[in-house]
Amino acid sequence: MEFLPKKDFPVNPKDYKLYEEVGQGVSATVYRALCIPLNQTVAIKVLDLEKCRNDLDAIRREVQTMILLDHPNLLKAHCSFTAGSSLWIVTPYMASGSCLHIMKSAHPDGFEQPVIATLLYAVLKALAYLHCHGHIHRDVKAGNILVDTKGAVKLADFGVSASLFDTGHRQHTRKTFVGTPCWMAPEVMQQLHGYDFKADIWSFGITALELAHGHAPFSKYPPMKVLLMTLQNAPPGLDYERDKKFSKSFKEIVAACLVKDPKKRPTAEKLLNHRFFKHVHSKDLIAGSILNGLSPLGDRFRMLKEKEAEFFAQSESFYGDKDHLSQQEYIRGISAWNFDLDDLKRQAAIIQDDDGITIAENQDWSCKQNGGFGKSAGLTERDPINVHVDSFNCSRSIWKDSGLGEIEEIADLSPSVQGKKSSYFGVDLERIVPSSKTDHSPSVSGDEEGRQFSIWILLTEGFLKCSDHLEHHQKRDGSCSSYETASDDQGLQGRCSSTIPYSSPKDTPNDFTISSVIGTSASIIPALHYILQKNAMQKEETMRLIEIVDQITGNHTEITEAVARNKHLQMCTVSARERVLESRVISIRQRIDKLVEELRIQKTKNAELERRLSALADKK
Ligand SMILES: Nc1ncnc2c1ncn2[C@@H]1O[C@H](COP(=O)(O)OP(=O)(O)OP(=O)(O)O)[C@@H](O)[C@H]1O
Repeated sequence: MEFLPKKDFPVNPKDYKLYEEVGQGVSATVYRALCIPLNQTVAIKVLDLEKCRNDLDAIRREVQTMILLDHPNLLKAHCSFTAGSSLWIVTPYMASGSCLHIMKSAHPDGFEQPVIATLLYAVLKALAYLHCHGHIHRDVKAGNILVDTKGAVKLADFGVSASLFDTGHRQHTRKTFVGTPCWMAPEVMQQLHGYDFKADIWSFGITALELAHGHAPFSKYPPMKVLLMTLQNAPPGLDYERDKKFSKSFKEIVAACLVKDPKKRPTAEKLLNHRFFKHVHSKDLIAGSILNGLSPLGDRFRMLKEKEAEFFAQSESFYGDKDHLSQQEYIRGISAWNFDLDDLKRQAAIIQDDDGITIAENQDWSCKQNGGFGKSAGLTERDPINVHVDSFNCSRSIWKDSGLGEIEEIADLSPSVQGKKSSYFGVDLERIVPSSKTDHSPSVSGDEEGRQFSIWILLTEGFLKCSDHLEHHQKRDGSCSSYETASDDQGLQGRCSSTIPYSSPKDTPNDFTISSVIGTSASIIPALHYILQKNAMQKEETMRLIEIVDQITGNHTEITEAVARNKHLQMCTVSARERVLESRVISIRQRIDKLVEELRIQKTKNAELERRLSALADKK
């Protein structure tokens, strides 16, 4: 895993001398170091590959990206190489550390606006560059904005942690997803349709608030609460009263970024032209203000670590053993906090809805604002998304039948592919028009472990609920075919058929495949006949079984009464049929009798005629 450096940075650990620790992530520790042959101070991020053992290729790709991307506001990697079971990534040393560390050490209530504007402008330029090269940072936050002693600003950690831990130990189950909750965009939490670079714009807005207040909104709440608040509440923002010291343009830009609908957030490129950045200062402002009087990074880091250790020791009894590690990571602002949905469900069960969300940041002020981005920024778009804790019960998709032919997807928490449309087992659900006029039960539901679902498919003249027993073509690989939907955008003309992975037999009452054709009603008549037939047979069988059980147990239950009633009905039906047949038999008999009589008369006539003929012959 070695990448040749542009300059002559050696790729041998022996050529570096590690000094003190200056930062820590979940799987990485960052050291100040000396590159001996070049006599240059560098930072070395040491990643424990055993902790992120799953996808070395992804790490390799990300490091390569880190080396190839080249922008003054992005922390570039000089080179990388393995040392034992660790990966070393050599980067420029940013001696003042991260904005988070600077705030924690000397600016607990955040920075002044000119400093914030200067920092944010640098971050935005880095984001515009990343986005234009097809990258999403996914972890924009003050902890990843690094500053050197001259006030130069660089965005760090782009992509590496996200991809490392997407496949690494922190995402070890399907019910886990990663990210830093306070900075995470709602669409990343929901994972309905995947997410794109606009997720970075949300995180950028949260980072702006973090730099303004010294902490991210909701940071004092546990992760579960942060998720719920982000999804349910109006987006956070700067408050008119509390944030008087900040300009209108600052409030505007934050509001523009923190719009729940990602499509309505401006691009990084567009944000660069916002009037908030009209008076951006040079890096000297940073050097001459926030960096003044700061002790060396290593010392600050050590002190912060000690403080944190003290705090965690005190809080251990409060959080308990199991939650302790996650809570530590969370409080330290480390990325990729592990969201275990089972834990979340448990937490959700005890969280009251009204437990004191008093944050002024939640207030919707945007409608009072004008100028800046105007309509295109969607400043009045503040409707909270009503996603409930129940959504977590289902790790993929939960659907609700809103009646009248509409199904709304509520939440999908599965790890999803970026940019993908909502789909279920490879079937594009958006192409199905599900509905039921008589049944308002959930029409489509899913569960990773045991998927039971039924799909209502719109047919030409009504709705057919396709359930089990329709053409079952289970394949050897456990998938079933075929599900046909009208498709005009899948690169195929006309119909397109997709394969649905077979559901877990332990949860499905019957083997089943959904096979339906959206087309003429004639094409479903055989299927309807089949269902009818099968239904009648099952009914008979069930009644027979109930009778047997009834005989064995001697019980006379309501069911058996119903069976008896049913039997009586059946007998009535039978005798009615018999009567019809009987009458037919009688009428046939009568007709036979009549014919027999006619035959007898004819025979008599015939005999008479024969007798006369023979008499005549005798006379001759
Ligand atoms: N080049 C550098 N110069 C100085 N300090 C650095 C440098 N790189 C990282 N750090 C410090 O180390 C900390 C952790 O580094 P980094 O964010 O790269 O690790 P990580 O494991 O990805 O962490 P996280 O989980 O928070 O994203 C940073 O917050 C920063 O304070």
